[in-house]
Amino acid sequence: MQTVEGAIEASIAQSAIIEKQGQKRIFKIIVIGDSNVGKTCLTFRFCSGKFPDKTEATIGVDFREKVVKVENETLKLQLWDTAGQERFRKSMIPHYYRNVHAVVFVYDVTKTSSFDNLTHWISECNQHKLGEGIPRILVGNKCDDQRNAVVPTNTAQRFADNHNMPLFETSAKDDSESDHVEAIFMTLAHKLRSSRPMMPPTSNRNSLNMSRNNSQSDQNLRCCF
Ligand SMILES: Nc1nc2c(ncn2[C@@H]2O[C@H](COP(=O)(O)OP(=O)(O)OP(=O)(O)O)[C@@H](O)[C@H]2O)c(=O)[nH]1
Ligand SMILES: [Mg+2]
Repeated sequence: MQTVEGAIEASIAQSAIIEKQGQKRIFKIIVIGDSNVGKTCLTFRFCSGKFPDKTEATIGVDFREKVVKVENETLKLQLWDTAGQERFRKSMIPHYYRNVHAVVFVYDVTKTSSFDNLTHWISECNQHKLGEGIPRILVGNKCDDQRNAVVPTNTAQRFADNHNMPLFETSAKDDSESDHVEAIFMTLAHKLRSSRPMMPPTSNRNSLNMSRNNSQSDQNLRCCF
């Protein structure tokens, strides 16, 4: 397995080429929330257009990338699919929040505790002093499971309003919601396009160990530690 350091160096080198050629700006988007809310499935749906056949708890972080076009500009969205389980994320937390350009908070509409815990996720985010202008959005996932839905939309909307975030309720699983998942991330891409330039300084990018995970697609990178 290639070391994380080797992979990040390759990634930095590649980014430098991109920067030199002036082809694309790169945006780092972190996806956070309780374990099992569907962060991996949502990012997989957006990047691959499918619901994954099976998922396991994320360890550390999985990287997914998608190149999108926004008003004639080609952007690269680098999604950091973080681990919800404390034991799988603890040592990674500083890496998650370094040079972040946008944050996606996810809860499960069928699990009240995942909604209640949003205050914890927001406070962790605030502790890392992200800039004021960093876009944040709230996503309620698993809307296909209406029978078990327990978080009312109006409660979630009030919470989102209080935290100055737009709320989206969707489903990573339901194929008919695929366009909606795409639209959610594209909304973010539009916001990011009009914000600051997006090349993380290399000095902050060299302490992570990454290796390419060939098991899913070559758009995916996994971080080991
Ligand atoms: N019904 C339904 N199930 C979903 C949906 N999205 C994910 N799931 C299921 O929820 C479980 C957890 O999904 P993951 O995407 O692995 O959850 P996660 O948030 O990445 O979890 P961690 O990696 O542990 O933080 C899996 O069994 C998925 O099949 C959805 O939209 N609807
Ligand atoms: Mg996951």
